[in-house]
Amino acid sequence: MARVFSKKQIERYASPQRIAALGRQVTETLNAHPRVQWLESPYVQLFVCQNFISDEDCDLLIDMIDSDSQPSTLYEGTEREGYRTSYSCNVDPNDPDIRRIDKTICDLMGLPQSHSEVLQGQRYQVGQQFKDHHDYFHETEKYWEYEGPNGGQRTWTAMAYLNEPEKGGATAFPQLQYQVEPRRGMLLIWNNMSRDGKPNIDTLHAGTAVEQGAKYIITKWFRLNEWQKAWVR
Ligand SMILES: O=C(O)CCC(=O)C(=O)O
Ligand SMILES: [Fe+2]
Repeated sequence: MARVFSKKQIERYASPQRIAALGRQVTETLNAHPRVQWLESPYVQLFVCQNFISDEDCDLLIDMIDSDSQPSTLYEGTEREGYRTSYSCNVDPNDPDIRRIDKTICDLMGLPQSHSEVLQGQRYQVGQQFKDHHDYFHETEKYWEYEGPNGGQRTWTAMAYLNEPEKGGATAFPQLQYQVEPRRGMLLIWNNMSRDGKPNIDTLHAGTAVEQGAKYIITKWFRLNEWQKAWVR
């Protein structure tokens, strides 16, 4: 059973008012961007930007992922056999290329790098997948004890496809009956929160199993508050 936070702490770590305001701010920024398309869904705020990562950067990131990946993990207390079978790596946040690529994502969304987690790389080989999950934190789980004070709720997700698997590997949103096919260089962005600033259960999604070839992505999660762990300025 997770520790119970005081009202004041809850207000700081997952304030619906601040999350809702952040949602409006990012939506406005993305809507104003000529290259960002809004994927119209009444249930989830979902956006794409084609050719966001250059071919050169896709190759560079794929090499980094190949050289540094470990089996992906899930939060303590939420592990389930076969649930997330990809390989992940936390790319080096001090690498100048990573800093540059990371910053372009933050700039596109109009969010400060300090309020985001370090980019994560992932590789899925044939049969590997990341089953249905939410990116936001479930505040009843044990991990919320340290994730709450360490940046607060995960608000927005930005994910880029670095290649195209020959078969399979789409990102599926079962509640929307919608899936996104990987396209090299494409950035997919969504708000994990509802317009009222509370977790949006309709953001349930999965990295479906790769059937042929491999799939490489980078994922970046934004937080309500400053993420205290990492950014070396
Ligand atoms: O692989 C995908 O398409 C989804 C990945 C994902 O959901 C995540 O990294 O949180
Ligand atoms: Fe996810």
